[in-house]
Amino acid sequence: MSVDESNNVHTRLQVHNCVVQPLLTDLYQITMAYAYWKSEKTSDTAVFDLFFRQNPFQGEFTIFGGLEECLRFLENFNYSDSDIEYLKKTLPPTIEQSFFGYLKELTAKDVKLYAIDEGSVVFPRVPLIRVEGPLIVVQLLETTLLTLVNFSSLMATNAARYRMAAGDNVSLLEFGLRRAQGPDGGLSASKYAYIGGFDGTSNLLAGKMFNIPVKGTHAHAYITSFSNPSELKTKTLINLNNGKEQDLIDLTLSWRTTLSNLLHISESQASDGELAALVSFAIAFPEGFVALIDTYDVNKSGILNFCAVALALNDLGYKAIGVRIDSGDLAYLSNKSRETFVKIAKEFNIPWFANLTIIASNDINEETIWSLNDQKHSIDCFGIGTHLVTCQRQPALGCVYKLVEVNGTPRIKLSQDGSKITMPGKKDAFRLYGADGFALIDLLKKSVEDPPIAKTKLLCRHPFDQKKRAFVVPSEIKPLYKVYWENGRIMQRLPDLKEVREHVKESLRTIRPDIKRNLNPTPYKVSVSDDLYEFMHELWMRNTPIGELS
Ligand SMILES: Nc1ncnc2c1ncn2[C@@H]1O[C@H](COP(=O)(O)OP(=O)(O)OP(=O)(O)O)[C@@H](O)[C@H]1O
Ligand SMILES: O=P(O)(O)OC[C@H]1O[C@H](OP(=O)(O)OP(=O)(O)O)[C@H](O)[C@@H]1O
Ligand SMILES: O=C(O)c1cccnc1
Ligand SMILES: [Mg+2]
Repeated sequence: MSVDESNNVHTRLQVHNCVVQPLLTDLYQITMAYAYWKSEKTSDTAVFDLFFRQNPFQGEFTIFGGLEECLRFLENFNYSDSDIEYLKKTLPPTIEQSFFGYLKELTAKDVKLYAIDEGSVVFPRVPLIRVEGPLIVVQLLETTLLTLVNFSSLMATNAARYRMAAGDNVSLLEFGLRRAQGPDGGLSASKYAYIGGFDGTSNLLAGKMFNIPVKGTHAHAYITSFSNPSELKTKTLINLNNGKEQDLIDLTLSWRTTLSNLLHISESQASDGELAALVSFAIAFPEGFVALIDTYDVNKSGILNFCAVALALNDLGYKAIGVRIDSGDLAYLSNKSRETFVKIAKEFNIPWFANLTIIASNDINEETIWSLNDQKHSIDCFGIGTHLVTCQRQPALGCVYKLVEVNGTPRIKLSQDGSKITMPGKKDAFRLYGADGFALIDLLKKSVEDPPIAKTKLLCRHPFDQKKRAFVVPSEIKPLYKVYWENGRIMQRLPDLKEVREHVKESLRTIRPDIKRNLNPTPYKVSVSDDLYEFMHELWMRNTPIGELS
């Protein structure tokens, strides 16, 4: 199958977001386009770099997300008749009408886009995307490309950090839609949380659109809507051992009495409403029974009721899945629940009972997970919403889109803040690896330079600090850019979300643990070649006016 065919197969589930269209941009892009057009710059060409300057979440790494969406945007880049009508109404009446004819014909066919693979670990100042083409068109892409990359990368990075905190043996579910920054924020959060290492989402539309596993339990409302087992109209369940219908309430009540003695929990304190809710949920989902157990009191009610239902289900040949705890001290309550499960497993010789799943939720963030790990807990799965999807710890990644070349001439943007000075000209990026397989340093070179060669001594320089430089003999070198878009089409086979998720894991594996660590991580080095250093600083000097003292 060709690249085109594989990217267009209808079964691809990464559906294009219909809000992403050329007018999803800032007004100034169109006014600049008109001014460029008016000054007859339609044949000018330009190169822009899309990059960020600082890793989010006080970390030292970022995961690149959003590339496929950028490419889909380029595929569909074309102003519709109604867009043109709207612009005609909105822009000043002095605008010459033939500009709208020009705008109507624009597509991204003359644009060339280089990018790092989606899901790669990336670092500040290394452009994630390099866009070349007609100045007007590549300028018009700015805002949309930024909005597509910024949140996606932030979310994927956030999720990857939660995954690192939780370790590989705990499941992570994204529960954030209700708290997300609107519908698109919610959908993007589900998608990029999955890429970053979450195992599933509660968001059904994300499941449908992106083929992400959907998972869920039930809410407190379900539990509190019941008062008593006597109100249940459906009471029976088929016994898988003999095919007969059996009363699950009777069986559960009888188990509750037995367990009350074993666990020293008074039956009178346990909620009958909760019991009724759990029995009814078990009847509805006997093969997938998960119970929310903190509505009244985990220790005095929830655990007892859940275990009674789970044992009754077991009598009928069904294995319960587990519990969700959504308040209180999650370390203590999860350990208490596990102890109870182990005790029951031993007492009644039901080994799998010891391994029932314990899901914890309630305002969980990265710090909570680290703290729970320190305390020791028995949680198998975290359900995480608000902090994850709103990226509460840092709500934006500062990707920028900077002009670095016009008509083949490098451009530099100066700043009082040295680190904000742009790196001029067309550049290529390489990742250099040491003998241990870990990434050592990223290196930017002018595109006209020869690429670096493995096992050869290379001088890598800090882009702005003259004193900081090092010789590196890399064992392996990987060029970071591929041409992803040229001649109006996508040039690479695009991986599906699962493959991108795998790539995140792979890419993170090549980053040293001290760079990924949560507290005071070591910065990863991003360097420039000697040629690029000299070129940049010479241009910098040339463009900096000499002050006058009087
Ligand atoms: N063992 C623990 N260590 C650290 N943080 C925890 C632990 N257990 C729970 N938390 C966190 O502490 C916070 C407790 O939230 P809060 O004070 O609102 O209590 P709550 O249990 O939700 O109370 P409520 O019963 O009123 O809902 C949550 O953010 C939760 O993730
Ligand atoms: O806490 P988050 O990380 O955002 O995770 C999602 C939350 O959303 C749900 O409940 P919600 O608080 O909406 O209602 P509930 O009180 O019925 O649980 C769930 O029970 C979690 O607490
Ligand atoms: O399925 C759940 O338990 C769930 C879904 C969304 C939000 N909170 C919890
Ligand atoms: Mg809650």
